[in-house]
Amino acid sequence: MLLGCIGDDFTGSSDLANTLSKQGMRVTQYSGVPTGPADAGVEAGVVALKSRSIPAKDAIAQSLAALDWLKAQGCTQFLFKYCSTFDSTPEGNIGPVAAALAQALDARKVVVCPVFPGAGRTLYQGHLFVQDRLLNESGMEHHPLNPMTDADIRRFLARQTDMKVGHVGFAAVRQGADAIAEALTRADAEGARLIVVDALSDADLMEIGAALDGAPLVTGGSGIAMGLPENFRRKGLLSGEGSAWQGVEGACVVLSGSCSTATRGQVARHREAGLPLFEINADDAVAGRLDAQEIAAWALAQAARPLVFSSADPEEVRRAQNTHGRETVAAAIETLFAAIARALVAGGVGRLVVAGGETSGAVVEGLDLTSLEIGPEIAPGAPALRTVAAGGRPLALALKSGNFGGVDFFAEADAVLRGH
Ligand SMILES: Nc1ncnc2c1ncn2[C@@H]1O[C@H](COP(=O)(O)OP(=O)(O)OP(=O)(O)O)[C@@H](O)[C@H]1O
Ligand SMILES: O=C(O)[C@@H](O)C(=O)CO
Repeated sequence: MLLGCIGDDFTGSSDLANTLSKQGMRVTQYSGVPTGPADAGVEAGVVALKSRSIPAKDAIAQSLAALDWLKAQGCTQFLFKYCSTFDSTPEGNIGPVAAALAQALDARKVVVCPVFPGAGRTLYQGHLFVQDRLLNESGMEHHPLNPMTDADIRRFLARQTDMKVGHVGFAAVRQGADAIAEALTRADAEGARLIVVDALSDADLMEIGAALDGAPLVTGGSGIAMGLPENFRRKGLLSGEGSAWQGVEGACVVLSGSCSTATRGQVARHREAGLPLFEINADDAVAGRLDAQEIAAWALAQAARPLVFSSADPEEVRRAQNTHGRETVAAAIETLFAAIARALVAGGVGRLVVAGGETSGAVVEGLDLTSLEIGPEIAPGAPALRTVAAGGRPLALALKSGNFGGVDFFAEADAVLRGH
C-alpha cells in the first residue's frame, strides 16, 4: 500500500476512494481500523471513521490508530480527508486531528485544502465558497451537527488548534507546482505548520498535488487527492489495473437521514414521482415508537423503489433538537436506520442507497461491513460500492454525502448499482 488515507466519515471516504480510483489507483475502503492486514495489491487504503462529530480526543485516538495500521501496511504518504464544506465546530475536529497526525509523523508544511470544484467548493483568499455563496451563506449555517458560520478557513482553523496556521494564496497557486512548493517553504519558515491553500479548479489541484510529491501528510477534501496518484505513477509504482465492477440484482431501498438541501430536493423528486415512501418522525424515533422490522418488511413488499426518510427542513430539525437535544435525536434516528438496514439485509435486499454521512456511518457500522470495493461513479463524489453482507450475499451500496448528487440521484444510483 502506498497512500494511506483516513476519512472522518463514510460518505466522504467513498468520495475520496472514488477520486483515487478515477486517477488509476487500486483502492479499498475499510470500515473502521481493520484488525488484519490489507489484501495484496491495494495501492490506496481509505480507513473510514465516524469521527467528524465526536469529542476531539476520541477523534484523535481513532485517527492515530488508523495511522498506525496504515503505517504497518507500508504507506509512505498519508491523507486526512474531511468535508469539502469543512464540517466541524470551533472545538474541532479538523484542527486537533490534523495537528495530532502532523506530530505523529513529524510532518511540516501540512496542506489544508477542502476544495472540490466538481461539487462547487472553491477556496479564494482563504475563504471557502459553495458555488457562488460564501460557506456561511450556503445553507451550511443550518447544518444539524456542524453549523458553519465562518467562511474564513484560516480564522476558523486557528480557533481549533494551537499549531500556527499559514496561507498560500491563489497568486502562487496559479503559477504552478514550483511556485506552490516555494510558497509552502516560505510559510514554513514563518513558523506555520498547517497551511491553508487556495484553489479554484481541478487544474490547480493537479499542480498542488505535484508540489506535494513526498509530503508525509496532506489534508483536505477529495480534490486534494487528485494530483497525488500521478506522483506514484511517474515512479512506476502503480500497477495500472482497474477493478472489475459487477452490479447486484434484487430489491433496492433508499434510506435518507440527511437534511441537507440537495437531499431534500431528491426526496421531493421521489415524492413527485409517486414512488413509495415512509417518513420517520423524529419524536416517534426518540420515543421508540417505530419498529425497524416492520419498516423493513414494508419496504421489501413494495414493487417500486421505496424511500425511508427522516429528512426534514431546518425549522423541523431545530424543533426536534430543541425538544429532545441534538445528540439524542441524532442517535435515535441513526440507531433506527442501522436496525432497518440490518433487517433489509436479512430480508435479502440487493442494493441500498444511503443519504447522509452520519447516516451512512451508522448503516455501514450496523451492517458490520469491513471492506468495500469501489465501482463506477454515480455522481461527482459518489461511487458505487460493493461488499459481501451477512449471509454471504453480495450487497451494492451508494453512500451519498448530504449535498451531493442531482435531483434524480436515487434513480441514477439504483441503475448504476444494478449494473445496467
Ligand atoms: N428530522 C430530523 N430531526 C433532527 N435530526 C435529524 C432528522 N433527520 C436526521 N437527523 C440527524 O441529522 C444528522 C444528519 O447528518 P448526516 O451526516 O446523515 O446528513 P448530512 O449532514 O446531510 O450529510 P453529510 O454529512 O454527508 O453532509 C444525522 O445525525 C441524523 O440522524
Ligand atoms: O467532501 C465532501 O463534501 C464529502 O465527501 C463529505 O465529506 C460530506 O460528508
